[in-house]
Formats: sequence, C-alpha cells, structure tokens
Amino acid sequence: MAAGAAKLQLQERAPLPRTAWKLADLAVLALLLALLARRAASLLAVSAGGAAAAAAAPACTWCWVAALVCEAWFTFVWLITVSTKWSPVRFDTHPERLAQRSEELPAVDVFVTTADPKLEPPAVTVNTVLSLLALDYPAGKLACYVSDDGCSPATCFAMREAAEFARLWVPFCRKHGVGVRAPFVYFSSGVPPVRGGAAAADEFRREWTAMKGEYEKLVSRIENADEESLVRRGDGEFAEFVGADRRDHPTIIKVLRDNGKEGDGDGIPSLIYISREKSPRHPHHFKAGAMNVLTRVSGVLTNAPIMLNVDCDMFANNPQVALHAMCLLLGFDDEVHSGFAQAPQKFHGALRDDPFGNQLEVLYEKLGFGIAGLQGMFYGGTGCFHRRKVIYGVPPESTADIQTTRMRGSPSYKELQKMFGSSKELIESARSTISGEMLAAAPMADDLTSRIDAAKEVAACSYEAGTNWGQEVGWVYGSMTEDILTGQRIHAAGWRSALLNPDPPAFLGGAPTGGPASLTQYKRWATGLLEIILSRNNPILLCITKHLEFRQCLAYLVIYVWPLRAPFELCYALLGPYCLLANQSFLPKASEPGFMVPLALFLTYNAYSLAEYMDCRLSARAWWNNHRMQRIVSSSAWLLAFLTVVLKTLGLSETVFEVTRKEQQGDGGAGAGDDADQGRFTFDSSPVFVVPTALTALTLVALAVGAWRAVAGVSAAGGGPGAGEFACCGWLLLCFWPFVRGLAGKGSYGIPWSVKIKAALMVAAFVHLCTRN
Ligand SMILES: O=c1ccn([C@@H]2O[C@H](COP(=O)(O)OP(=O)(O)O[C@H]3O[C@H](CO)[C@@H](O)[C@H](O)[C@H]3O)[C@@H](O)[C@H]2O)c(=O)[nH]1
Ligand SMILES: [Mn+2]
Repeated sequence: MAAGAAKLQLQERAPLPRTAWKLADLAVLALLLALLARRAASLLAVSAGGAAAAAAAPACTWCWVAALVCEAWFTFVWLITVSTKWSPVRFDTHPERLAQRSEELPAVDVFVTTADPKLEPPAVTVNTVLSLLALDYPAGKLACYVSDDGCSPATCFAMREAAEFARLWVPFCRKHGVGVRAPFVYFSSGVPPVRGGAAAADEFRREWTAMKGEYEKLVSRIENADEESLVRRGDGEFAEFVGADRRDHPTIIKVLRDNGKEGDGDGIPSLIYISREKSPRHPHHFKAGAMNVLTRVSGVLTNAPIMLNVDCDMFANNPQVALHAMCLLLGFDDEVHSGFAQAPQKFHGALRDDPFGNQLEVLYEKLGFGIAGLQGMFYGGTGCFHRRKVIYGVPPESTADIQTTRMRGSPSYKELQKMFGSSKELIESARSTISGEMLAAAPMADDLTSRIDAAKEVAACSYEAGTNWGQEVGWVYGSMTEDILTGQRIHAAGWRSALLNPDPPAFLGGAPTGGPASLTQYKRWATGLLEIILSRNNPILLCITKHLEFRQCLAYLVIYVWPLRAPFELCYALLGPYCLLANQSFLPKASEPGFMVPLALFLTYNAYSLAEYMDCRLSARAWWNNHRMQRIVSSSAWLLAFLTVVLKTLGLSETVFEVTRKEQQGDGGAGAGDDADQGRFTFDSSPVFVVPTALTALTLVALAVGAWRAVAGVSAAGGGPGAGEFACCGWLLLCFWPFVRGLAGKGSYGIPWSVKIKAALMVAAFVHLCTRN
C-alpha cells in the first residue's frame, strides 16, 4: 500500500500482538484437558472394576462424575473464551483528517433515554444532554431527542431549563475549548489554568465564575422543581402532564429548541422532549420500545442518517467523539465494515478497585478488543453510533440474501407500509433512508413544530401492531438485554462493527454501587441473555441460517452462557463442603501424583487472571474483588436469572426491566474519607442473597465438621477429604467473605433475618442429605 494513500486514511485497524498470552491460553487449556483425562481414566477404572485398579479408583463415584461434568463445562467456557480473545485489534481514528471534508459530515440524531425521575435524577440527564449539545460537530447537523418513560413534568422542566442554559454553555465551551462538557464534571475541579497574559487569565476567571454561578442556579431550579406545582402553573406549559399516569397517558412531544428556526448564526443543536404514549393494554417493551419510538419520531422530524444513543447517565467525555465516530463510519472503502461504531462502557467517579466487580474494564480490554477483531464489537446499549438504514433492517451490499433483497433497490409502498407502519411521513423518510446515500437523506421539515402531529402518530402505542418494528426493524423485542440482541441481528445480516476507542474515552457513566443494585443489574443482564439463547434468535441458529460468523457466534456465547454457568459453578462449589460433611473426596490426595494437575491449574489460572488485571493497569485488589464478585454474582444473580427464565418459559412469570439507581455525583460530594465503607457490601431482603448466604454458612459448618473429624481422627481410612477439599472450602470462604461479615453485620451491612432463616433451612436440608447413611 502506498504511503500517500495511507496518510489520508481516516482510520487504521491495527492487530494487537499477544504471543505470550496465547501460550498461557494454551497452557491452561492443556491443564484442563489433563484434569478431564485423569478423571475419566479413574472413572473407567471403577467401571472396569479390576482389583488392581481399585487402589486408584475414587471413593465417591458420583462426586467424581459431577466434578467431571462441571470441569468439562469449564473447559468449554475456556475454549470459547480463548477463541474470542485470540486475535484482538485496535481501531485508530484521525478526526483531524476530516477537517477538509466537513461538508461531507452526515447529520446525527442523538437519543437519550430516561425512565424514572427518582432513580435517574433529572440533573443527571441534564448534564448528559448538555455534554451532547456542546459536541464539536456542526450544530445544524445535530438534534438531541430525550425519551422520558417516566412521563415526568420535572424531567420535562429540567430539559427546558437545559435548552435555555445551553445558550450560555455551548458558546462558552467552544470559546474556551472546554475538555469535558458535562458541567458537573467541569466545575468539580477549580478554575483551570489559562495560557496568555494576566489580563486574559483574569477575564477567563470572571467568565468561569459567572458560568459556575449560572450552573448552580440551574441545578437548584431543577432540584427545587416540584411536580405538583409545575402542572398547576398558570402559563399552562405543563398542562399536558395534568392527570397523566406514567403507565397510561397520551404522547407528549415538545420541541424545546429548533436549530433550523433560530437561523444560522445560532450554533446550538435542536432539542426535543418525548414521552411516548402508554396504555396498560399495550406492552411497551421497556428501553427497546423507547428506542423504536425515538427512531420513528426522529425519522419524521430530522431523519439523520446516523443515530447516536446514550443512557441518561452517560455523558460525552470527549467533545470530538462524533468526529472520531465519523472516521469509522466514513473511513472504510466498504461500509459493511462499520454497520455501527460502539464505544466501550466506562465509568466516572468509579469506586477504587472495583469493589462490586461491575466496572468491566478487563472484560472490555481483553474480550472487547478480541471481539473487535472478529465480526466486530457487540452493541452495548449506550455510546453507540448506528447507521439508520442498518437499524431499518437493510443488509449490506455484499450479502446476497434472496429473502432480504426486497430491502435493497426500491421497495414498493405496500412493502414499506408492511415494515414501517402506516405513517405516510415515515414511509417517505424511510424510503430515502433505504435507498439513499449517507447525505441524500434530507431533513424532513424546516420547522420541527409543523410536524408534531406526524410525530405523535408514530409515537402511539398501537402504531407497531402488524409491522416489523421490534423484529426485523428497529430495536429487537423479547430480551431484557435488547442491546446485545439488536447488535446480534445486525451482525447476522452480514454487517461488521467497529470499536470506537478514542483518548480521552468517548463516554463516561455511573456504575451501580452497593450489593443490591449491582446484583439487580447482573440479574437483568443474565435474564436477558438467557432469553436470547432460548429464543429464535439463538446465535447458533443465526450462524447456520444467516451471516453470523462462527467465531462471532462463539463470542456471543461467552456472554450468553453467564446464567448457564450458575448451576455448574454452584454444583462445583458444593462438592467441597459435601465431601467434608460426608467424609468423602472429589480430588486426588495430596500424596498422589494426580494432585499436581488441579494444583497447577488453580495456580496457573489465578496467576493468568491476575496478570490480565496488571496488564490493564489495575491493582491486585481489583483482581481479587472481581474474582470474588464473580463467584458471588454466579451464585446469586445468575442463578436467580436462570430460575426466573425457567419460570417464564413455563409461563409462570414475566420478566421486567428493573432500572438501575443513578448516583448523583458532585452535590455535597461523598468524602474520600469513607472510601472503605463505600466499597463495603450492602444487603437487603431480596431473594438474590439467599443462596450465597446459605453457601457461606454451609462452608463454615463443613469446615468445622471437617476440622473436628481430622482432630478426632475419625476419618475413614483413605476415603475421606484431604488437603484439596479443605483448600476448596477455604478459598470459597475467602470469596464469600462479604457474606461472612454480613452474617454478623448491622443495618444495611447485615444480612436481614428473613434471608438468614431461608438460608438456614437450606443448609439444614443439605447437611441432612450429606450425613444420612
Ligand atoms: O422502561 C425503560 C427502562 C429503561 N430505560 C432506559 O434504559 C437505560 C438503561 O437502563 P439502566 O437501568 O441504566 O441499565 P444498565 O444496566 O445500566 O444498562 C445497560 O444494560 C441495558 C440492558 O439491560 C442496556 O439497555 C443499557 O444501554 C446498558 O447501558 C436508561 O437510560 C433508562 O432510562 C427506558 O428508557 N425505559
Ligand atoms: Mn446505566
């Protein structure tokens, strides 16, 4: 390739070498296979029943069979993980090279979803919205849509105030080249240093202080806004909220700012508030439903060819993010390589050393870059730039699917109506999106308010009936993790995706803190993932029938098997305590040569995962916290998700999207002094805590019984537990240490009695089973 041509490239796809890691991958795999082989050989010796073999044969056959099954499962999980991590790539983007091509920049519709003014304080959403309105991108080509599933006048009021404040904030950011354009972050540190003379510094300080004052006033207006008095206001601005129940109300759409109308001089993007119609008679499909409404409403208003979607707490941390994304969306010779561009989820003000194991840094860096090297990064629900036509179900040029050819060229009006519903305006705009080049899709209206009726029509909750929305068009329904499912549909259509990883990071958001919130989030994810496996969108099916690549399918499985791992991991965790209680063993004795295999595996595996954390510039503490949380999550959230989906499949219950509580940072500021307590595990009476509590108590009992037996010397000759079983229980206890503390803790740091009693009943039943002869 000529050097000259490479210079103009907007992006480069750089493979990341990892020879040493590959060797380590294979070493762990070899040890796993050795473990399986030895176990299988011992079991065969039993069934052969020869007197000579009896010495090497296990005492507790069924323990060995159970262990074999679990270890085979662990080997499978390791294999698909290795395949996913094997060949990572990085995408480098060069937005400065876009400078000469600024007329080519496509318009972007930005979607922000919020669902509950209590769990998601409007001040948080306001910061997200302001950071987006202030992006370095032509203001006439940006429009921001806020979806409010909470139908809250307080949120609507906050957005209106944000639109006002943007008049000051956006020019300020542009003038001074502000780095992070979410005001709460910008003002959380003092006056930044300025270059230039004392006079310039003085003037800047004055402007900075004035702006900070304005921001504080904005926050206090938002926080003091009271829903009751808002709807009763004389000017009738919030009249539509009178009597509106969040589960039952007509659509509310407010154009809070119209860039087209303000004239060219005004460099502030449009801002539109939407609370879609809700009715108890129609399922609303949670976030996926909200995204589909946003897609349609924006389709009849601005119809940008690119859509950016962020959660309400994920502010833009890099003002150039849209330009970086354009490098990926415009920078490939064939657009098939960037069906969408996804930024990894990263967190702001995250607790030190990831005490709740939900910052997912290693997951993104090790698995994420690996997936980027396959068919492409998964869609993560936030921080993602989509092509509108991809969301509309258009396959890439290169795939020659007979079923989907109707989506290329010019589909008939009837076909479009079948897919997109009956709105004339939407069909017209979809036609231009499907057939058009990036830029051809022109804005639908000069004046946004003139199209409100058309927008309300497509936001109605009965609009989707009989159409392809939620299936082949838009965000896919049927899973609590609509993001991964929607991304999978795009990959199955033959698109690839790109990883958007600029420096500084593209978006930052909040990670849940505390035991209940973290486990609820993991439970929702695991529930959604299992729903996908059990549906017609199973990746193995899509791999066979559509264009999902084989290793990409395995990569999806790495995540999808989370809830399926729970029963295996629980079973394996129970083997140690069982053996101590029942005076049995499931591992070779320390004196036998066979003991070296599990020992080496234990050491190598843990050293490997610790090294991964080190490689990602994280501490050993962060590794331990994540390792421990994975055991806790598996026995609580994943297990419960597994059971929930089993119940749903039997038709006994429904799954719901439980919104994560967002911490409002920067007000009052949680002191750094109580850092240790912030990371301390908290509990409530939720059923997720029952099994890990039982497991902890059981391990304590088992260790006590095992120790007593060893001291009293009553162990059966040869058959009883050895160092291996004791080590397993000890390790388990270390992993579940937050629960050991919780057994004795007070307040939210203590496990509630209702949970303890249920756990105690489980332990009693298990001990009875183990010791019954
Ligand atoms: O009925 C609903 C429920 C949720 N949301 C919004 O969905 C977003 C994500 O919800 P959150 O509670 O923050 O979930 P997280 O677990 O933090 O989100 C991750 O996981 C979700 C799938 O489970 C994805 O949708 C998200 O994009 C992804 O960031 C938020 O903006 C909510 O306001 C709605 O708009 N309507
Ligand atoms: Mn979130």
